[in-house]
Amino acid sequence: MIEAHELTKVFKVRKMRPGLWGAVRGLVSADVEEVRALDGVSFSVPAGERTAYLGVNGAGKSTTIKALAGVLTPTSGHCRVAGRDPRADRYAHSRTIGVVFGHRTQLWWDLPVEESFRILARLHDMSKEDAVLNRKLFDEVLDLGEIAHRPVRTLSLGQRMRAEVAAALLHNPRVLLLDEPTIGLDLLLKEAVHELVNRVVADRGTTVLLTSHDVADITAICERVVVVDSGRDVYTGSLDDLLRQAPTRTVRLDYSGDIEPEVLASHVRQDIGRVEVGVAGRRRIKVEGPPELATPQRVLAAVSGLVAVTDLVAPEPTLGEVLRSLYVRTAEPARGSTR
Ligand SMILES: Nc1ncnc2c1ncn2[C@@H]1O[C@H](COP(=O)(O)OP(=O)(O)OP(=O)(O)O)[C@@H](O)[C@H]1O
Repeated sequence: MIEAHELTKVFKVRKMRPGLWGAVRGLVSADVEEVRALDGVSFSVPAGERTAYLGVNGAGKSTTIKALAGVLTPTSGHCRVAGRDPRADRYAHSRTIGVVFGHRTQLWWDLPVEESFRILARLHDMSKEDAVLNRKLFDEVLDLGEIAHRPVRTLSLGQRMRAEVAAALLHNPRVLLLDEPTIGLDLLLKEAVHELVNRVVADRGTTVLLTSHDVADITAICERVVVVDSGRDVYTGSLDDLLRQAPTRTVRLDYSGDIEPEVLASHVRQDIGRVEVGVAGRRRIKVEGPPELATPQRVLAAVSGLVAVTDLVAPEPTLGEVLRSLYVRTAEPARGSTR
């Protein structure tokens, strides 16, 4: 449903020098630098799937979403949404997609929210019944009633984002492009957006591509993940597989007995090898290392006969931890090696 093939985007930015003289020189000299926002990114999202498009700040996420939305022309490569080049037939494309750009509004700044919805429904040739049905659903989940009559410019960020999400979903788009859709929302409203998107997606089989720095958005909505770094795709797979890729695991062990935790830690370190073992309490040690070594079984075997184990915990790595390590790895000099 969504395809990006070797997309590149190079922005040309005029270099500005400081001060008035610098500004004048900037006007006449052609001192231009190139910013490679996308550097051959490729990925696809099958119909009905919900994919998170992730990466550090400046990785190229918004640029990709803009290319898919048809508001930006790639320098090379191509993308297709529902089999269509986003730039080829803008009108048909706009009816296929719903877009939320968290950092900018898609609504009419001076018009009441209600009026924006009415215009959008007309632009998309919606039947009156469908428009009313959707408005009822959005009112119910996002509580739009209190803001419906207010001009967009008077809304708080959170209120505006509620209206933006509703506007993007109003015409039952087949593809939903969400760029930071919960920015500025409190916890309850974030959950409301998750609920709305999930309800709509389940009912209509909508394909979703989401960028967010909020782990809760990703885990609540998405099943697959594409990670980009410096404009290139460095990981594509299911969310579950990504979680299994955690480079380290932790096992925490509580025990009773006379042995001091420093002594036990040193013994476990020697026994297992290639793991970090630290003291985490009066009678508690923490073992951290590669998933095949830092296992409850290995730790139990290492302390067997020395102490009585009173508790043992091996927490699953969180998505935040896995992403952090992936971002750190891709930021290292051998960039793109996980591609
Ligand atoms: N219009 C533009 N002109 C020049 N450079 C741009 C433009 N838009 C984006 N860039 C640059 O392209 C790169 C990718 O930007 P993009 O906004 O796609 O990143 P992002 O992954 O969405 O980041 P963030 O998480 O901070 O929103 C950045 O280096 C950015 O400065």
